[in-house]
Amino acid sequence: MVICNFMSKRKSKDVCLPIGECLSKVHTVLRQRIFQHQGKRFGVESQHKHLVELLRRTTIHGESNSALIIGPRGSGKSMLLQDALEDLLGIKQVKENTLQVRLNGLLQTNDKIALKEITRQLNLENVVGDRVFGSFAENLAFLLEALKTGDRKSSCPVLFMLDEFDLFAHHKNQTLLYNLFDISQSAQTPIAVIGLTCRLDVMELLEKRVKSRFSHRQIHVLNSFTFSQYLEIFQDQLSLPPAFPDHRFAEKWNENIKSLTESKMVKDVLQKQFNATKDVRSLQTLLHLALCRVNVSHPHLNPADFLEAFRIRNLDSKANMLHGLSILELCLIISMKHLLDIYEGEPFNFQMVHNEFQKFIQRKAHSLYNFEKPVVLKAFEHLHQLELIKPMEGLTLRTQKEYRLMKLLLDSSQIIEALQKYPNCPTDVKQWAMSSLN
Ligand SMILES: Nc1ncnc2c1ncn2[C@@H]1O[C@H](COP(=O)(O)OP(=O)(O)OP(=O)(O)O)[C@@H](O)[C@H]1O
Repeated sequence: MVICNFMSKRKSKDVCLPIGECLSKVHTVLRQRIFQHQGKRFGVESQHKHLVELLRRTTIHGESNSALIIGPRGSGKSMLLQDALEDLLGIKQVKENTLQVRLNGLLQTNDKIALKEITRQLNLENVVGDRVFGSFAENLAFLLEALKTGDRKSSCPVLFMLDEFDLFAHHKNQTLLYNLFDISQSAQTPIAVIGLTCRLDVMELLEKRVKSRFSHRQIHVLNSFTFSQYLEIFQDQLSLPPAFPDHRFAEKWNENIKSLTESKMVKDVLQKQFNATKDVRSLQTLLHLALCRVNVSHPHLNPADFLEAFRIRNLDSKANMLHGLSILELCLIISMKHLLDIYEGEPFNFQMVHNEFQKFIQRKAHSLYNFEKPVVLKAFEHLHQLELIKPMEGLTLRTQKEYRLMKLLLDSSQIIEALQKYPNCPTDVKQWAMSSLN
């Protein structure tokens, strides 16, 4: 028996899959991790403990509770809740007894829809039937009553999870929130109301009577990683698990990931990303872009993949748009750039841009760019449509088009960079753009 076990272990370790199959498994495993919260959690242990304890009190001891998980986008609020639930659902009593209701402020846009959804998720559509209720509270109380299996102690605990919690505060009279918090305060069915939000000022949104029924428990998640933790997350997200079928491939892959973590080029890219934003979701997007470059002819990630991923992620869409402009439009942009240099960033109008452009044409003494004024105005309006320029706020629309003050939404480095890449850009236009003027 022991020998048999040993043999089967060896066998599973020695599986050698064709490279194509291995890579398709790599993509599956890593994408699942990236998109379905299947990685390790970092830096939120105390919050995790707090939440598990809170939910345990409801699910095991029948105590009602309410709490808010607050943190910026992508900071792991959903992950925290999901992990805490998974921990608790490992307990048999909780798994068999607890009911979950998940609502999202983006989907349940008013309390009527929310109540319908609660009824659906609690499988109480048949119980409610065609019954007509006098008020929202009566309806919700009826739903919770229906869950009681006898005396109060044996009621099923219900976990209400409200994603985008702040949006529920915009519902008329905050009836849903009021009733949920009200039940969580009284000795009725044990419920836990957990709200997830990225608004730090969420408490300000609650009406007085709702606020007074909330427990004021707040769990904050902030992306307060150090760079070395960030590198750890990088390595963790990309490493293959021990259960990967082709053990030898997984070992090689993981060794490569480890060496990437130490590579200067990768570290530089990650440092730039870290400086811009520490949130794990942005890191995951970067990793996913790099991962997309892995294929049979390029089976292992290399530092250049991350460089390219970073470049794609940070593509300047405005500068990109410049490549598609006509020469006339490009000339207008250059005129604006010069005007900005002359008047130190002051706004300009079409007439000024046109004059600047005329000066260039006269200097060059050729008619190649000699367009009629209405044509130039059309080009100017097109730049406005593309949002490369923007009218100054607070000005009335009554001002004549040619004299309306505008702002340029590009800086000179973007213009110069775009000019370098502009296909077949005439040399005199380029020189004109570079000249620091007049
Ligand atoms: N501390 C962390 N450790 C490991 N992974 C994390 C951490 N924080 C976030 N993540 C990962 O980042 C991704 C986004 O997290 P999550 O969806 O939980 O964020 P969220 O705060 O709920 O975002 P939103 O406000 O948009 O709903 C998930 O894949 C999650 O696994």
